[in-house]
Amino acid sequence: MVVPQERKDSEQGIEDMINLSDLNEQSILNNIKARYARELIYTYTGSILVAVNPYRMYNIYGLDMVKRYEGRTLGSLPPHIFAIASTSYTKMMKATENQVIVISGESGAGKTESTKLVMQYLAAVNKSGNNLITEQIVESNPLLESFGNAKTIRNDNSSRFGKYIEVFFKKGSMVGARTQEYLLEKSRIVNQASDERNYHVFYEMLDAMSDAEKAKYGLQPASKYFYLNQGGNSAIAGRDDAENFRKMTQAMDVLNFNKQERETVFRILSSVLHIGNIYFKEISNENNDNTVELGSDAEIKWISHLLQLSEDWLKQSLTSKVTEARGDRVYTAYNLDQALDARDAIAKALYSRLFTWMVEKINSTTCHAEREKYTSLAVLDIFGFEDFSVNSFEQLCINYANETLQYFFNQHIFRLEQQEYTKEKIRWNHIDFIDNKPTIDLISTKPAGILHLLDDESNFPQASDQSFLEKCHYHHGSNPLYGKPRMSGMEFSISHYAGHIKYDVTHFIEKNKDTLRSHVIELMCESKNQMISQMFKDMRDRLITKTLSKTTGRYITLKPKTATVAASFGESLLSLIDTMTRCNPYFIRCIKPNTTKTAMHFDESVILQQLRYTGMMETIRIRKMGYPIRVKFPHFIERYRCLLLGAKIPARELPNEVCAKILVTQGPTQADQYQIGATKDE
Ligand SMILES: Nc1ncnc2c1ncn2[C@@H]1O[C@H](COP(=O)(O)OP(=O)(O)OP(=O)(O)O)[C@@H](O)[C@H]1O
Repeated sequence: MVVPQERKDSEQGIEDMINLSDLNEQSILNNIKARYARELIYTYTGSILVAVNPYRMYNIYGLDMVKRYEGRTLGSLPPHIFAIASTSYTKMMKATENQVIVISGESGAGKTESTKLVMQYLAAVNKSGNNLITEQIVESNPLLESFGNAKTIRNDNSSRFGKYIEVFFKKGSMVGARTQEYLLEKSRIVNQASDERNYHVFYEMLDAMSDAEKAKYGLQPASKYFYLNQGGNSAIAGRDDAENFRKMTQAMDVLNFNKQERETVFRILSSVLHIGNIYFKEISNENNDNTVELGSDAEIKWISHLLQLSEDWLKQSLTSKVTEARGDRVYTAYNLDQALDARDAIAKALYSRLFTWMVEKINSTTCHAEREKYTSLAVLDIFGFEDFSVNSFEQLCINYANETLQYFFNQHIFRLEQQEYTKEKIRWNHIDFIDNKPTIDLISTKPAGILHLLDDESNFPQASDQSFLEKCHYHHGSNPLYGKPRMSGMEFSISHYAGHIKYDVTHFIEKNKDTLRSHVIELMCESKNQMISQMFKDMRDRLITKTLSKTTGRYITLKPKTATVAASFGESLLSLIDTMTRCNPYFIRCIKPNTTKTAMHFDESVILQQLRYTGMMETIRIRKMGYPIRVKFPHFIERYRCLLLGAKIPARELPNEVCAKILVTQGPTQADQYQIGATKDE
């Protein structure tokens, strides 16, 4: 039975499952709030799990709970993250269909913890028990956390990258896993805001290493490093850096890092710190231009020793730009700002290459090509929608990803609706949902999309943020989803599904390029350390196109098109969506209850905004466009038989016929307001 425009009376109820017929913002909020007050942090809305961060550990994730939820379908037990994990695991086993659990929410909402809980569940129910591969998959987490997480004002253990972890199963046993990383925050390596930290691994290393080890790498306490001391006091209450270092190195052992690889990892980390302490003195040359010279040689010596690089070449890369003109090398001295940028660029490149290498290394241990043919259960842990006081290039990429995931989510919900209508034999041709495809196209890397314009512009030598902005205004000025600033500010705005966001385009071009000058790449490729030189050779190979010259028969190098952040992010996003489209999805929406990390404190306004950002209100909208209220025949008869005004119901009459009789009493004008389905008779 499907009837629109009706309301149930239980709006103040605190059922496990928010009945979709009651859907409006306030009723969802009331229900979540009432449940949270009873320490029930999980709630379903339809098949979506809403998880409100308790900021306090409850004893609800033990082996007893794993057993309780194992093999049980969604809704048969109280809402729990294990119920989602169990349902998708069971479905994968039964239908041999790949699954994906999409976990989203803003920083501090609980995505990382939820991901760990799903992995913990899978490791526990996995048929092969505690084998090596399970251990390796589980151990990859502390390693990635040390290198990819940091303290921010929002979260003491904030993941500064997105990840997609696919776990492969053969007849219910874990046989492998592969992690894909997205958009590691590189600016953090060289700059941290007040009360924030650089990546955990630096502090862990300095806290745990013995004096002798530190001496080997030329290391001092964290407070001595510019890349570590900008945020102030580096300790985090309740976090034991030295202990985490031990966990991390233990993970390295389990994941087969050999001695030399470990050594190189610490050499790179130490070098990054030395790079940050390089300083310059401003000098005037004969033309009265301000140039620089290195303030001290000590850091240079350490870096070239640790990275096994030419000292002279390193000095040159830090103080001057090298260009090739008709076969000659031309050196142009940097001014102070340029030199500092060059220094920071080297540090960012070293760390981010190391991070990528680390993920590849983990994958090479946990994933072998032949395993990928088995069914998989994946978890996507991705940054939620962001709207800060100043939104920059990073927010545009993140919000673009969220917009794309929202589209995926809508499609799925829409498909589920469609299945339900088909099952119930309901005509549904009037259901048409407004999708967010136009917003995706506006931002996208497709021709004339904002990221495409940015890419094009980034390849112009004279490109500026201003010229990029003008192109955006020119192409999209009349698009209702796009906004120009009233004054001639350096910004544009976009109407997202979650709200209207302004983006400040300052530094867009530079952030998008994010490449090293080619002679710095060459410098790193020349390192005597094989692992380091290989990291940068891979980078160089991706940047440079070589072609065979017809006249000389020799390979010539074409001027590379800048490999931009937008282009590679756009590509990986498309491939992610492509993979996910072939999976059956489940959604977990993590909600942060307040902005002060206070345990069990429910701030309504903070939560309401997240309900919008997580796209849940969209689900409601889609539902409301069709027949949102579904009542089972017996319930309907019981409640509305009074409309038959005492008329007898013959015993042989089927429940759907009785319902039809009741509905007819409302007259022909109501006839297009309801339909009678096929199966809602139990
Ligand atoms: N289910 C939970 N039970 C208890 N505490 C939790 C739970 N989920 C999250 N927390 C607490 O909240 C903190 C932040 O959670 P988490 O790191 O998972 O957020 P996040 O959404 O991954 O944030 P970011 O995007 O910054 O990485 C955790 O360190 C933990 O203290």
